[in-house]
Amino acid sequence: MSAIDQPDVITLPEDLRPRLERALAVWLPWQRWFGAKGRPVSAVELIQATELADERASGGPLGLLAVVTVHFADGAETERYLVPLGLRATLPDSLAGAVIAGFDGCVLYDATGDPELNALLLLLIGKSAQRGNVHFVPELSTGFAGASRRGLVGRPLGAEQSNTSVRFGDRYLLKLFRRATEGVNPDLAAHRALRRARSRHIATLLGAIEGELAGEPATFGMLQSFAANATEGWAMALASLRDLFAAPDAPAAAGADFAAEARRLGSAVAAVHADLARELGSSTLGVGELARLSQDLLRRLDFALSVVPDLAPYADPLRAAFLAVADLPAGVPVQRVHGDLHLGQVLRTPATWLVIDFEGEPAAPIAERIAPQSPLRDVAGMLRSFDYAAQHQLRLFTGSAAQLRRLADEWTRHNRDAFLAGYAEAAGADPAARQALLTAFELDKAVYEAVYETRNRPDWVDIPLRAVRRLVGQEVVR
Ligand SMILES: Nc1ncnc2c1ncn2[C@@H]1O[C@H](COP(=O)(O)OP(=O)(O)O)[C@@H](O)[C@H]1O
Ligand SMILES: O=P(O)(O)O[C@H]1O[C@H](CO)[C@@H](O[C@H]2O[C@H](CO)[C@@H](O)[C@H](O)[C@H]2O)[C@H](O)[C@H]1O
Repeated sequence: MSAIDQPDVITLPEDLRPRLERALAVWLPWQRWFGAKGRPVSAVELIQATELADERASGGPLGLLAVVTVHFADGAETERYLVPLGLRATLPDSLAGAVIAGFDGCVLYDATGDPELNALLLLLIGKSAQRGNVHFVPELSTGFAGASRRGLVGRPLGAEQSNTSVRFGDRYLLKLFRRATEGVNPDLAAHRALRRARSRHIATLLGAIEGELAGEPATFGMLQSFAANATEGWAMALASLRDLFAAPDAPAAAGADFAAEARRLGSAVAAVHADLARELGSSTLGVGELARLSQDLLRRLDFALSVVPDLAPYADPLRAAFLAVADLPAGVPVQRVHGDLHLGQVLRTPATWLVIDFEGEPAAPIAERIAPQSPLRDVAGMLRSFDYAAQHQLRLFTGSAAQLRRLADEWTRHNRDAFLAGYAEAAGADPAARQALLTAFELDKAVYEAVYETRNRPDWVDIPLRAVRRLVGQEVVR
């Protein structure tokens, strides 16, 4: 039985459903959060559509929290997405960009752009409401349930994202998880654990939208406090590099020294790791598990080689680095980690660094993302990100002189060292002491990035490829 026939779940007129599914099949592949870019969609099937009405409200748009299964022309595995939909008789001009299709007398549109439906989601969380099998759950003792939401307008963040985050003024951020997967979303699970640990390095968790998929719990949304006056680490790093390139002879005077921030960031990441380990446990890898980790890295490499032919010249040294992991001494500590840490996943508030988005690598299955891993994976992710920032900024300076290229590398080294020093200081152990593992994780990340860029931003693929060349010792010839 499809969920659309379940009690409490809206039953669409039979003739509307196939038209709605056809319209979504055309619209979905163009959305930034659609993960299967470039794979022709053969059909979209609506498997859940929960009506979002507030019993006291009348009139206004019809809101549906829909889950769809996407089928592909190549017969490959299907994917499921959460798609909040709105239906109105007429659409205000402000929603013109959200239109999905017109049906007799009504317009179907992407509800995440509709402040009225966004306000409804917030209201339902505040009321601990249940609609169909969807539960709107406020976090206890945060005061959110009783807080006034008057005058707050919810609009999606414009950023390029894997999910859709709706900002309500300077107060709240509601993240709607686009990939509908069975299991509690790792982002929500990590935020719950870090809230229990009273971490000062996360935005306060205020609530969640939890549903059900194939009889399993599923997370549709997560509500957090909005970090006002915060700047993304990525933007700060680029500003530092811009200043460095503008005054190459006096970088410190130009405000280009990011090292103090990088050091504080290292300490913040170490504190988050310590809290995650305390709340969710930790263990160590034995000989057999190290062999499995090595096999896993090799498997990911084989997959990447099939997607990125430009990795082929480095296949042998990459394999050697990943094989060497099997020979490391047993006792490598593992625990729940962030899983996709980079400068775009950290926010500098006036008071501290916050770590966001604990979802892990969007392409990996949930079980893999929450499996205990070495915290060095996160360290490696951030090290890669310093290199990314420098190389990206360098490319914005057309025809960059050798001096700038040297400065970019120095900036990277300097900030990587500062991050590692801050981490070591707070963790009481130096990540660089496990250099072979750290390098293997950096290589694995660069290989993942090569796939990610090939699929999403082909112009950027040179950045991870250059890193692979460097890390395997085949220096870049300039
Ligand atoms: N609590 C927050 N306060 C302010 N801005 C935030 C907060 N959480 C996320 N952001 C902003 O939203 C963007 C997307 O958030 P993120 O969790 O990374 O979503 P996605 O999973 O879609 O990548 C971030 O890059 C950041 O700029
Ligand atoms: O933030 P997401 O969970 O969507 O992460 C994915 O996209 C990232 C790109 O935004 C990608 O990160 C890569 O690019 C960053 C700069 O844009 C850079 O700082 C990172 O070091 C680099 O890995 C991430 O890998 C991907 O999972």
